[in-house]
Amino acid sequence: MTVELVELVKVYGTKRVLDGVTEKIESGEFFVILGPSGEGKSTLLRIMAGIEKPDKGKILVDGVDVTNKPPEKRNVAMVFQNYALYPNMTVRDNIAFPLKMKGMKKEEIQESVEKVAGLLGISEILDKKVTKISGGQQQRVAIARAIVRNPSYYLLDEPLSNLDARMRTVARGELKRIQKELKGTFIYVTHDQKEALSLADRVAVLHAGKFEQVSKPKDLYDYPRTKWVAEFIGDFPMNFVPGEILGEKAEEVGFRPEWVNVGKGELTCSVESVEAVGDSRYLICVFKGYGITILSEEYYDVGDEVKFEITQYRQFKDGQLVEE
Ligand SMILES: Nc1ncnc2c1ncn2[C@@H]1O[C@H](COP(=O)(O)OP(=O)(O)OP(=O)(O)O)[C@@H](O)[C@H]1O
Repeated sequence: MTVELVELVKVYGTKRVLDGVTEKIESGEFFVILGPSGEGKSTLLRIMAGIEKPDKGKILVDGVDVTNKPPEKRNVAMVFQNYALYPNMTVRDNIAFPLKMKGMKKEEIQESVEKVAGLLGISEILDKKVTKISGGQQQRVAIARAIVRNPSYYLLDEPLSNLDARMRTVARGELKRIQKELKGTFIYVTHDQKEALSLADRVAVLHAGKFEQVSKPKDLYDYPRTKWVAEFIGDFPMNFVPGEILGEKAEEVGFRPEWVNVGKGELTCSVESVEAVGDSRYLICVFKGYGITILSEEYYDVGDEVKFEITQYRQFKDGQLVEE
């Protein structure tokens, strides 16, 4: 189902947390909302769930206005950071719970539970107590419980943040597979850009109460629409220097650390510090008085002068990408 956000505004005290969020999320899309802590991601998700009301604006699900509907009338699945499973129940009873609440028949419940457990690879542990299974398994049970009702759309708020780094990578892959199998509309909140860029069909960057950019992951990285996004996305921020020092007309020129050839070209910078990653290293340098970071496969040390050339760049004016 499509989920359409129309000019959503939410104010807490004097803080305008959401200031006109508008976007149409397509049916079957994996849509990730990315932003630093405190930008209002969870607030937006709570509004989509119906737990919170917006001060202004609307939410349409398949064209129907659900803004004033409570969560139980929205047929929405929610998975949050802390799974809040019922500790005294088995995995089976946890997953069955929402169906029992709906008054579904026992046999039907059984069938749905088995099916969803198969999808999530937890059939073997259905009769275990949830306190006796691992964190990763608990997270799958929480997802199973959320999806068993066959909801119209799915809201996930950092559901993998309690897992360790390796488990998180595995769980991401599984989540993506499940989403594809269900053909579900997944709306997923995270502050982790790696997670966003690897899961999303489209990423929406929430900043200052608005979606500052909504794009495919690759476009977000290659064509950040504002300087803020360019600096927020990436292991290191995009480098910015005035166009004139490169002989360009542009007000500002932006280039990523890997958009350079190191060891050739006319430009030089001096190395201030070095950060090694795998078999490459980030050289944090000063270039004509500006701090830049460039990625090098060769070894350089602090104080070295490094030759480089820029292989691609973007032009910016007043903090905005200049479309070429
Ligand atoms: N019920 C509330 N009453 C008052 N202020 C609130 C309430 N809920 C959230 N806020 C404030 O709104 C802002 C956005 O909070 P929110 O939890 O939505 O951000 P977030 O982007 O999800 O952050 P995080 O990634 O840390 O969870 C914060 O400044 C927060 O303190």
